[in-house]
Amino acid sequence: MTDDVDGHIHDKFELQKRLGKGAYGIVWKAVDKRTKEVVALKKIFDAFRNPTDSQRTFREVMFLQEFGKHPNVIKLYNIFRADNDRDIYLIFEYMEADLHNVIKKGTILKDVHKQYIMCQLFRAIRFLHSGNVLHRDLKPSNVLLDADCRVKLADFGLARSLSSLEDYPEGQKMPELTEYVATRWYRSPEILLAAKRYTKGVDMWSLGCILAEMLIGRALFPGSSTINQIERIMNTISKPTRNDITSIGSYYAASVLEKMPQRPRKPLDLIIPQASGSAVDMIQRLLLFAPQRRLTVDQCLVHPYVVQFHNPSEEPILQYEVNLPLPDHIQLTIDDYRNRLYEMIDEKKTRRIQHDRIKMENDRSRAPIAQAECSDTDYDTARSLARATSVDKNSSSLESSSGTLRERAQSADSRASSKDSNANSSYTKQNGTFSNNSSTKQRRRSIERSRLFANMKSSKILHPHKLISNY
Ligand SMILES: Nc1ncnc2c1ncn2[C@@H]1O[C@H](COP(=O)(O)OP(=O)(O)OP(=O)(O)O)[C@@H](O)[C@H]1O
Repeated sequence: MTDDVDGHIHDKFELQKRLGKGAYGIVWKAVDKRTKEVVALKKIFDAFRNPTDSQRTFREVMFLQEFGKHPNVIKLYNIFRADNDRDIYLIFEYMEADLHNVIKKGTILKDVHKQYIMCQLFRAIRFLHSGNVLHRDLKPSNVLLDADCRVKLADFGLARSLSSLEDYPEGQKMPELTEYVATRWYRSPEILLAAKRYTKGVDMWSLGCILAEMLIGRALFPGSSTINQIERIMNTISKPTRNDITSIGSYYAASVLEKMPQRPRKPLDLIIPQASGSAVDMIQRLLLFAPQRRLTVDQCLVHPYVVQFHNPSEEPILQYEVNLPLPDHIQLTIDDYRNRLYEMIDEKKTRRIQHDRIKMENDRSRAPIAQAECSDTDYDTARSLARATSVDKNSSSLESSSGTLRERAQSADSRASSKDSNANSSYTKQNGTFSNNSSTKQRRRSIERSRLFANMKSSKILHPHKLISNY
């Protein structure tokens, strides 16, 4: 991996500092020289090294485009080709920190932050799962945070549409399972035990591990090998029944688990003695051996641990299944993926040129102030689109979810006193906006809510920027 960045990227962006390095690329904080906006620039190295990496790059971009509409998913602003046709550059909205680093600092997150982070993660995963897509690589370093404790989920390189997994011919092992490279510590038992199929439960497991990590300040199951990972899990979670074990559809599960050395159990409430009952309860219900018995994301959102932040109008879903524009259950050639991505970049450029032309024509008849507000990069377009997604006066919008924690607290307080605030928003493909379908689902109110917001008035959360300035 080299830190070098192509000249045409240097022409557009001023690189300020390296933010992180993952298995596939390096991420920098950068400034768009034209708009002066701070962005995150990710260079994916050898994005098209082989068909598997090419498919991963393709999926990452496609899923980001689809899910970036959600306020808790990172927005991909732009894509650039590299001169060598092997790397690729992605331009994202910038976030101040990732959860892994925040947890490592130890004292930044208070209980209310942890609850708010989990609630936002559930919202993001609800959105993905409603489109029948699994993230498959949920871990603290893929959870980005800003100073207001807002969460944006990142890294969609391993995301998969469930229907494409279901399409795989019966009796044949899905290639993805052998290529599954998600970080071991957050992998569910069915993945570790090589189940033939898996479900949304894999993400729910990882969410349980993330919550536990926030509470104890270190990874819950830091396994050193697959077997060690399974051992650590089995020593802590509730003992699965025989049915639970057979339900995951793994040839090896029963024999691996039987041969496992018997060690003294260390249950969750001993590992996290300082956590509240509702936090431990949520982890216990997420870290169940049988995926079908784990909490679903909808159940999580009304769980006592996060219910004070639950607000159906800020929890949109997709009304359609997300499928990629290329068949996902067959691996195509490197060129298929690269060409499709390049076509997309070219389409974006064409759209930008058309946008410029329309703008120039409109400018002739516009007042100077309107001209000043009109911008022409995809980045600006993406931002103004997000603004334009505001919907009718009763429903949620992308913008409405971006208030500070203080605003959220205030609006939640006022909503709590309003009887008809139980709308359920969804995203429709036709008009590309979030809308209220006025589901009559009763909004849960908790006695904790008023106490929580009363406490918040005297806590650091009223100065949310402090969250990261300590960091
Ligand atoms: N938009 C962003 N704003 C700020 N920091 C970011 C952003 N995106 C990524 N990062 C930082 O860069 C790190 C690596 O990013 P990312 O997970 O996308 O890379 P990757 O190579 O796909 O990683 P992995 O090895 O986890 O698959 C993140 O953990 C985070 O610290």
